[in-house]
Amino acid sequence: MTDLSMLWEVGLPLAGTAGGLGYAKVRAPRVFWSLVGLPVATTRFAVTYRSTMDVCGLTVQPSRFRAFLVRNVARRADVQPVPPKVRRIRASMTGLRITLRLPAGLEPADVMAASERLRHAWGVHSVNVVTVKPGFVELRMTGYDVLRRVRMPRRIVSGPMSVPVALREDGTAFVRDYLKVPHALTLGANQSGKSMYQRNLIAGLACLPVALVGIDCKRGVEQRGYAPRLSALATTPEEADDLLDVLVGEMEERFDLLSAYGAGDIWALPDDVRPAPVVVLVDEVAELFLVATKKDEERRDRMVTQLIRLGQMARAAGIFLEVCGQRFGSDLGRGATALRAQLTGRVVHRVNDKQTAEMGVGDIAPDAVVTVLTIPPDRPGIAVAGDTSGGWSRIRTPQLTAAEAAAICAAHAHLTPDLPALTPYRPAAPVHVGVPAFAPLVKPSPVTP
Ligand SMILES: Nc1ncnc2c1ncn2[C@@H]1O[C@H](COP(=O)(O)OP(=O)(O)OP(=O)(O)O)[C@@H](O)[C@H]1O
Repeated sequence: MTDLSMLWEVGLPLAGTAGGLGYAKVRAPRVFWSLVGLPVATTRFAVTYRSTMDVCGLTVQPSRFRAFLVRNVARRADVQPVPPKVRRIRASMTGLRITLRLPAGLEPADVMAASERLRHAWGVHSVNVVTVKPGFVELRMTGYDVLRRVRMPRRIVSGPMSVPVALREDGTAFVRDYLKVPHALTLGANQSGKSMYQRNLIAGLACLPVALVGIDCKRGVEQRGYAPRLSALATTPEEADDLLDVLVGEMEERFDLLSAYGAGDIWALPDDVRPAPVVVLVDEVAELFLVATKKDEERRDRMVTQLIRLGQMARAAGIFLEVCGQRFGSDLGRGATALRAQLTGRVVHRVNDKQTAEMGVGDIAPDAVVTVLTIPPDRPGIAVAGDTSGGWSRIRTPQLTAAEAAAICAAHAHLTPDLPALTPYRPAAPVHVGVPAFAPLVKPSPVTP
């Protein structure tokens, strides 16, 4: 009887705690990680560090001086191989970050190659290896799948032209920094999460003092909601053609200004004369390439030439391209690959075929092609982001509805810079704002060129 009541008194709370932890592991992985995962992983790391590095081939023979000290000062006969020195351990709500000083003979690529083995050895969800400075690498471990339910980190490095758009799988923010990577291409099949990515980007850009120019030849269905914050919007190939001419004209005027001040780019100009940076958002780029008649073909060639010119030169003038589409290859037409080469930032969501994955990341990070092809269809929003540095990572955007993005744009309408060249292309506000969803939609008034 006593045994039974003991079992009841001890067993019940234990079962409750185990059940609670099991629930937390699935429903609140951050809490589970902080309470259980972190102490376990830290202890495992501390206890097994040397042996793990040894079996993973991440140790080197000690220097002769060190071997001499071990034998003659420490009086030990066996001279052990040396692992990288642990310089810093930082815990976070998503994982652990460990800075290692590499001994002579090891390079970051050795640690990167062993990341999968380290992940299994320490029982964490992922291990990403990042070079922080010559001779130092950071092991970024995550305790759970942070891309399952995206929560952006609280502290994010900011800059005059940087927008945190998504979460990387190592728990850090993926920041779109236009000063580092001026032009970018976003690719993805239907329902892969391109619009969600664009929404997060526009919502971030809306809060910066930049001019936003939309080119959405699907009659503006994606971008008209952002009208209050757009300096210009083109919703047909004809309007896009005019608008691109205006943007190239604006770029040339800015070059005259730079030349007058002897400045290399607009950031080197005095504050009072610096023109506002412009981000050109092209939605569904294939629409610009479609041709039905000879006249369309001429217009297409002109538009592509203007886009290539912007891609080649507009960075210094503070004009940046953000192009989005389902595919972007030579099959679109003349100039497509030349334009793609200018768009060095790449974000590739799930695609339908290997060829599209290669179009997206094959030229900048060939080893990322396989990762693009393994993005599961039931995980929209997951993408591979890379740039010409060869570095890439899996990312996922936080969820943001079109209404929320539109509300952010409306709230920041006062930040829309006054660019006289673009004034004739300012879009009319969408008619459905503030109107119940069941109200019949009135055709919006056309953009006055
Ligand atoms: N990061 C994300 N997290 C969760 N759900 C997402 C994410 N991104 C997209 N989705 C969901 O996936 C679906 C498709 O997303 P989205 O409209 O952005 O795709 P798309 O590539 O623009 O599609 P289409 O080309 O057909 O317009 C939507 O229901 C959206 O809510």
